Amino acid sequence: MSEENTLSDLGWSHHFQSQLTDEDAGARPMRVSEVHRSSLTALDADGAHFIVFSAQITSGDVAVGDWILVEADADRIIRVLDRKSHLSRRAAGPELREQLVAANVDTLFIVTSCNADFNEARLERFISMAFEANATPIIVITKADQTDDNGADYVRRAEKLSLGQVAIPINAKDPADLERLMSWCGPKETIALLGSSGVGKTTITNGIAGTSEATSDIREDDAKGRHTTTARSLHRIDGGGWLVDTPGMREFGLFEAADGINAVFQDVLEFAENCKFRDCAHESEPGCAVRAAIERGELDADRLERWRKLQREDAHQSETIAQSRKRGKDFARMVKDVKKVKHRKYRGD
Ligand SMILES: Nc1nc2c(ncn2[C@@H]2O[C@H](COP(=O)(O)OP(=O)(O)OP(=O)(O)O)[C@@H](O)[C@H]2O)c(=O)[nH]1
Ligand SMILES: [Zn+2]
Repeated sequence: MSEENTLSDLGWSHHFQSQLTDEDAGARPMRVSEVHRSSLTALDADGAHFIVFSAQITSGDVAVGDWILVEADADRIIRVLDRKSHLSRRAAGPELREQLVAANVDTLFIVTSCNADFNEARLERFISMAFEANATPIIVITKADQTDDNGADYVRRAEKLSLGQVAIPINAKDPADLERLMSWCGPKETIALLGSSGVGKTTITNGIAGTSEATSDIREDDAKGRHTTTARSLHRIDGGGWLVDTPGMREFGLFEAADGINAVFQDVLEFAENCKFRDCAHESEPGCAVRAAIERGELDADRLERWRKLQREDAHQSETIAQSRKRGKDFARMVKDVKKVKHRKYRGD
């Protein structure tokens, strides 16, 4: 199948084309389908290419879904093209570092079920992450077949979580229901699934990429010129689009998401604009428009609490990140100063 992929099939668009200059004549755009420690695999019209990282571009600089420019006559990366979106998480380890999880994802399917998994706070967090990443959040509510109203009540609750939020109830095991996700899965579209264990992500993946699962394995030549078959993190889906499915997607959490949180809680922020005090904490201050909205029944008191909690968490994390960056900078400055001193000594002034 890889032979049939044109760049356009792979999701190439004006956004990427417009980044090319005359100097890039002959360079080959490719889409990253797998990232390893010292190499990556990328697709273009010719199939899969195995590319070893250089000193300039390493595994931390690219994610599955990225578009890279590769030299005309050597499998060397020139640069990573600017992303339309990127999902990131906190890297493992004591340092608070950002780690890319996926790039150029258009739609993030946030999967939950018609049962105890359905949790407003968690969904608001996921929607914030999607907004922060610049991907469209669509809430997919599985196990609708296990309710009396085909999940209608859950849909109502989900759609209240963010302005214009779309929520789709499905039985993930029913192909006819999966059809309802297809408008986000068409050619050039890239999707990813996010949700807790057991909500049906694998069932959905098999349902929409099922027939392609075998064919999404790409043959590539190994060093001895033999064909080897490897599974990819970028799967072709039935609608013609692509699904990013990396292990990182499973543990992807909130990372510096203030803008995303603000986007989800736009309603609260709008009420807060009318508070008497600019720094109103919406506790017991006089003239608090947020509390007034709660009293009028226009805002859910629980939602205010959830907003506070998410904001606190994000603020705490951003602070820690700022501190560790400052420590890093201080260290870099110290190294530079030491070098200057050495340099001066060498010059003899
Ligand atoms: N009745 C019904 N069962 C479902 C539905 N979606 C998933 N299931 C079942 O729920 C179980 C868990 O589904 P999975 O697809 O494995 O869930 P997952 O999100 O991939 O779980 P992890 O792999 O642990 O992350 C399986 O037994 C599915 O058959 C649904 O819409 N309706
Ligand atoms: Zn207030």
